[in-house]
Amino acid sequence: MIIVRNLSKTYPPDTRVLQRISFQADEGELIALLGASGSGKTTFFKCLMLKEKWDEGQYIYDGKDITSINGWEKLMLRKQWAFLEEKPSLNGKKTALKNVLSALLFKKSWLRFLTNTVSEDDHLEAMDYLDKVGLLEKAHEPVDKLSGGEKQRVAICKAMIKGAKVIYADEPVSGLDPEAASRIMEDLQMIARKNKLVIFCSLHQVELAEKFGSRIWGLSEGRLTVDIAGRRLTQREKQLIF
Ligand SMILES: Nc1ncnc2c1ncn2[C@@H]1O[C@H](COP(=O)(O)OP(=O)(O)OP(=O)(O)O)[C@@H](O)[C@H]1O
Repeated sequence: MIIVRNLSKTYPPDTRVLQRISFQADEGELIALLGASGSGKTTFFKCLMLKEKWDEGQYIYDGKDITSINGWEKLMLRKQWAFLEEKPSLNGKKTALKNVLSALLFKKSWLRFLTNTVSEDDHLEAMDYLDKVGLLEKAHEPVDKLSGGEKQRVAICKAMIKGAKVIYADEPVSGLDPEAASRIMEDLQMIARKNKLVIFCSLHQVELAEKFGSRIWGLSEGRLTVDIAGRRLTQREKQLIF
């Protein structure tokens, strides 16, 4: 689904951040990206989301070469991609349900989004999505009152509603306790498999990558030094990353 060849990126004047990265990512995969702070994980995601320009490389998405597409084509493609941040941007005053509903209306029609016209079907659909991520009982809680993990699940719900085919999750579990972090990772793994999405997830915790990643990538000083199927990393592989 995604093929990248020799992607390199330099921040002016001469900070070489990504160096000749090549990979193929297929649907259903949860790719756990490990790397020390400053290794280039966020920049890598930004390049793949076409939010940062890169110096060289070829980018093929869904069989189409998108290396040099125009602004309009980029805009259309970005609709198929979602970005999960460490701290999801949600409306804290509104309930989980209302946050999810606004994403649903936005997807269906601009007019309904602006006029906030919610039908009974929309309501049921939004509740279904909340159920999928185990948040049915918190549907009527204001988001500000939800835990970090629950907020992250609302954000995942919105990405699913958007119909995202690719999700970039930049350290989605940092700051969460181990149980909440595992739950989010489990959700991401299940969503990738069930909905045939590609999910890229940057992490600092090796154990989470080993347990939940269908693949593990290691980024070190801008180079992809490890690319293996999800399993326990050897000592040598860890040294290649950290
Ligand atoms: N806009 C920018 N201009 C110049 N240099 C940048 C810019 N953004 C990032 N960098 C540099 O690029 C390198 C990689 O940064 P990046 O944020 O991609 O790393 P990271 O692996 O995501 O780090 P962390 O785990 O700490 O979030 C760092 O040396 C950083 O200082």
